[in-house]
Amino acid sequence: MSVADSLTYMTGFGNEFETEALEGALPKGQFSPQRVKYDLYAEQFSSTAFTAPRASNRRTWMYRIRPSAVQGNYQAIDNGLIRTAPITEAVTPPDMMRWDPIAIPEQRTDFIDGLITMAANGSAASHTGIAIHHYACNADMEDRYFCNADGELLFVPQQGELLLATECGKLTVTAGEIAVIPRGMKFTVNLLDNNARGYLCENYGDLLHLPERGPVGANGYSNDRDFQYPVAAFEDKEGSFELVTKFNGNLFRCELGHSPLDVVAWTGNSAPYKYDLSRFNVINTVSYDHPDPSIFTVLTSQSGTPGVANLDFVIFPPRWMVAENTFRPPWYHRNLMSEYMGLIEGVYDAKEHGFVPGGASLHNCMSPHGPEADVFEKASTVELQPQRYENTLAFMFESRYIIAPTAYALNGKERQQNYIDCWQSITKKFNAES
Ligand SMILES: O=C(O)Cc1cc(O)ccc1O
Ligand SMILES: [Fe+2]
Repeated sequence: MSVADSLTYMTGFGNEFETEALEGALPKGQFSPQRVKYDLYAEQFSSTAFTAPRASNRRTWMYRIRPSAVQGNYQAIDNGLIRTAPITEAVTPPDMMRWDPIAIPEQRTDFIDGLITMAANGSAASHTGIAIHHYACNADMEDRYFCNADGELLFVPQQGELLLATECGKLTVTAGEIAVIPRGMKFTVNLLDNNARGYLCENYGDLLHLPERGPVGANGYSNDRDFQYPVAAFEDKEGSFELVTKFNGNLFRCELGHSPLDVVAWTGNSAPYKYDLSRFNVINTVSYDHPDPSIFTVLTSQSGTPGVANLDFVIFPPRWMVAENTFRPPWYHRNLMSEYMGLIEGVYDAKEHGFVPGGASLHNCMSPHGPEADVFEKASTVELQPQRYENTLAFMFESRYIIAPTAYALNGKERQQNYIDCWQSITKKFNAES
């Protein structure tokens, strides 16, 4: 039986869960009794302000072998290629940009060492915006744990299955699935395949939640019941461990004499979760025209302005395309919102060449983009039949704030300096007589 098959989950987005790895470890009828069964320590983990409205409030009570405060002092360590907003090391050009995938490293590289920040916006210190990292690694995190105080982490694997062991329990995530780990939650990443590559979006802003459905009604898009949460699982391990914490843009390490994944029971609604993107209930036109890609939003982090996201996580999944008398690929466009895209599998309908699995593109605020020349030719002349888009999965991190690439993204070897050429052979077809 695979590790993925051996794990059990609780379901329902943002539910108030209760889970205990030892019978009776969860206090009944109160959160903080004078003494907790098994002599556990009670600790509240707050992912929103204490006073956040009930509907958006998220917190979890953990019952653990030691409180989290039992740790060493921090020392700063090298940030490697991890960067945090605001990005000030390079000027952000308005150019359309595209990147090849980052190669799987040859030397031993764990998940933390394999992180490369491509872009960021807003400000981690003021809890706005996002960072977009790519990861490529070939080793488990051995005797070290990670904790990110700067934001929640959205994992979008492209290759290789990950085992995320967290304070709340274990979950696996592989290509075609996503996982989210709350801000400040400690975890390790182990590889269930020889290596792994993917995308990691760090959300400094409001927590990700499910978008409204409007007139679509009570079902559809991403359904609450398909989000999976781990059950409590704890390590009672003493030894010499390291906790790496990202705080306000810098990495720090401290010593731990025990595993911090020592939560025997927990109750609450702030916990890691996973979602299989093939569960997304695609809703699209059955008449004409190409709707806005907001129909494909899986998760959204709101900004203070209604309908204008700090981050929308949008997918372009396998689906039927039936639009009549319609230019079916994405239209040519310019957008207030900035668009960072990645590809998990197959070919994306606007770009048949150069946008490859593990790669990425960035079309910032108002930067023009759309189908490459060949795609336009085909899509504007083909005889339209109902057609199934198969074996394809692209996604977009869309944000109201300009997405600033890092110096690595701008100057690194993965940057495709000739990306603009994909539109250069578009010809004038205008004929005033036709
Ligand atoms: O630019 C892109 O490829 C993403 C995108 C897809 C789409 O179907 C409509 C608009 C849009 O920005
Ligand atoms: Fe776009």
